[in-house]
Amino acid sequence: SPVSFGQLIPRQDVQSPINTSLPNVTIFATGGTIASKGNSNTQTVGYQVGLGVQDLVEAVPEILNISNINGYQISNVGSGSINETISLKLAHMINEELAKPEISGVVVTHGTDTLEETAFFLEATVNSTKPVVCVGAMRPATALSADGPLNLLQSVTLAASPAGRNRGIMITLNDRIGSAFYTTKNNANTLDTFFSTEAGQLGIFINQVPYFFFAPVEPVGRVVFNVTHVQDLAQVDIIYAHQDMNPMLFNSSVSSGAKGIVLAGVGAGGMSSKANAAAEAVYNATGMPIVASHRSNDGFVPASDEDFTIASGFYNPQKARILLQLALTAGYEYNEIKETFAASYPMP
Ligand SMILES: NC(=O)C[C@H](N)C(=O)O
Repeated sequence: SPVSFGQLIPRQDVQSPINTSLPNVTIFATGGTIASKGNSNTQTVGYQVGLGVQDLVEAVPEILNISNINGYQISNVGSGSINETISLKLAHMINEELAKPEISGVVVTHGTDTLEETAFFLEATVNSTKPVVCVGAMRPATALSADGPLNLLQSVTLAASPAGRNRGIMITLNDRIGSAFYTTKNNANTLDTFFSTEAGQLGIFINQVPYFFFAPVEPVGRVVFNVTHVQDLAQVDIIYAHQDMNPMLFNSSVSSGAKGIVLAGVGAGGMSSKANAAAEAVYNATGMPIVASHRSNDGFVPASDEDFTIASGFYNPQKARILLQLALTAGYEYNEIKETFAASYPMP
């Protein structure tokens, strides 16, 4: 049964007697489909979150042949309900955990809907060369051919593996190893929903062994913020562009406390001329950063000298929002924010 949130589940409780010849991996569980139960083995929508970290580990006893496991239950929610309190707690606890010499790596179990946001948040706040692997599932634990158990086994394998070092935060699902910087959920329902943008996958699991296509690499422009003493983040809203969009959304966002705005723009960061005029008026009145990203699944928004917006470059709206929150919280000035975004696409 789930323990209270943030509580350590000691090794003996997850039936993992310490085997000193094995590496040590810590699992931080947050909820999601990987921790969900349906009413029957054919139910793959409308199921409920309800399994704790202990249940997840007990479902895959083979994990304990690979690694000693400690577990922390951080939350137990669908990932649409993950918030900055949870992601800051994860960042704080993961930094502390990875600083312990005996820990090889960590796994975060998470719903897939917003997994890329938490993974990117960790990419920008965890300072360690050790592997951090974020994993989810598309079918609940009770379903026929549930994908969670093998995904979990692979994620622990990777977190325990020296091959997983110096690769930033990784996302594993459906045999693939992706970089948190570039991986995005692409389909609301299918097992192969996570794939990386043009930047490509990092590697693949073959017979549960992680194989990397590249030597350790860092995404260009990666910034790591120190959030040790941060308890809350600056409010940044995302405004979704579409035909006939409401230009007043920019003003509403400001009056509800936003310190920055990300536009999920049409094409490469666009919006209607009326919305553009309203956004520019907000920028002129407040000086707040408005970052133009794209509503298309993949793409790039180039910088323009004439524009009042900051180009998101390769960051999609949800990742641009996290980067902007962190930059604002760290007290970055407008130009530093602009440079932080531009650092991901250095001009030749
Ligand atoms: N596949 C999933 O994990 C979806 C689930 N709704 C979530 O918590 O994000």
